[in-house]
Amino acid sequence: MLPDHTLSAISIRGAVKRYGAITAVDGLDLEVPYGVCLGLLGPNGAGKSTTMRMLTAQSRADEGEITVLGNVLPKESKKARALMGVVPQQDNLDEELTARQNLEVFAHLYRVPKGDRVAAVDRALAVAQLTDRADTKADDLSGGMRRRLLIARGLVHRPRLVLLDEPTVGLDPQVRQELWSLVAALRAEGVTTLMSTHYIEEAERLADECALMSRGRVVARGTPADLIAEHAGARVDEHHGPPDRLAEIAELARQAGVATRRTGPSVSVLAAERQPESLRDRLGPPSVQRAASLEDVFVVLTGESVE
Ligand SMILES: Nc1ncnc2c1ncn2[C@@H]1O[C@H](COP(=O)(O)OP(=O)(O)OP(=O)(O)O)[C@@H](O)[C@H]1O
Repeated sequence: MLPDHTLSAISIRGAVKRYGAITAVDGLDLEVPYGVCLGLLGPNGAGKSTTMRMLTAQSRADEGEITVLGNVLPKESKKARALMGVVPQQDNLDEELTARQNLEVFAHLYRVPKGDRVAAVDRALAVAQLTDRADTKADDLSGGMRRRLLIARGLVHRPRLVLLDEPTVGLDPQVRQELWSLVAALRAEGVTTLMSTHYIEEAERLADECALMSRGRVVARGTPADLIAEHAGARVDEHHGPPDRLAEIAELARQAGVATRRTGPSVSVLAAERQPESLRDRLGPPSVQRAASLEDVFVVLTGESVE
């Protein structure tokens, strides 16, 4: 059956991308409905950037079907690219140009009508809170300002769909907060957003829904609350103890079919409210009880630790 273009801004069916012996994307299915901010969450190497590159047609899928804003890739990639805003992971601003000039170049590339360009650039500067730095060369802007300018550049033509590839990777907490407000504003405007990230908190705060990616495919999808309820339950019991005891706890839980994860010097029993009475008795009282989190889901489903 063909994807329903009227419902999804992005539709990926059975996408595969190989690099020699490495299969970076391995049968990926992903639908992004209009108006949704979807967080594509996954550990390093899960295939998030490759997915982004396929969507921008910088990379061509070996198999599968990809449709962006009703345009079938790769055939209609030019049309698709003109309609979406792309914010790359790598800062590729033109350092010799001012903030305003960087935006003007893209307003031109994105074919914003000549008479509308000044207003479009002013608006993008305002969104990125860079109006008073409009005439500063990109080279002289701080790291946070450059990031905001990169985002503004992807928004200059008011796209209906924005792709953000790891928007805050490597940034300090304050700058990250500033960018989060920018993404939250996009979401409030109803712009469809696909944001890849390996920061759990970023996905949890900004995304309406998260797709958890591991080894080239989506292993779970839902709102953060639903993902937590389904895969980590309501409560987590943390048991502290010497290494031997921790190994024993993990093994007892495994035998009882209960998921656990290592949390530093402790073992966490997920969905602790659902553990059988017999296991509870054998484990004894936990050192700490806490609410389950998206981080628990991430670790359990991807087998990776988090930063
Ligand atoms: N151009 C390439 N040539 C060879 N292998 C590649 C290429 N691009 C990606 N890969 C491999 O494909 C896999 C997925 O990489 P990808 O960059 O898509 O993951 P990611 O989820 O974006 O991770 P990160 O957060 O580290 O960017 C990795 O094993 C990576 O080494």
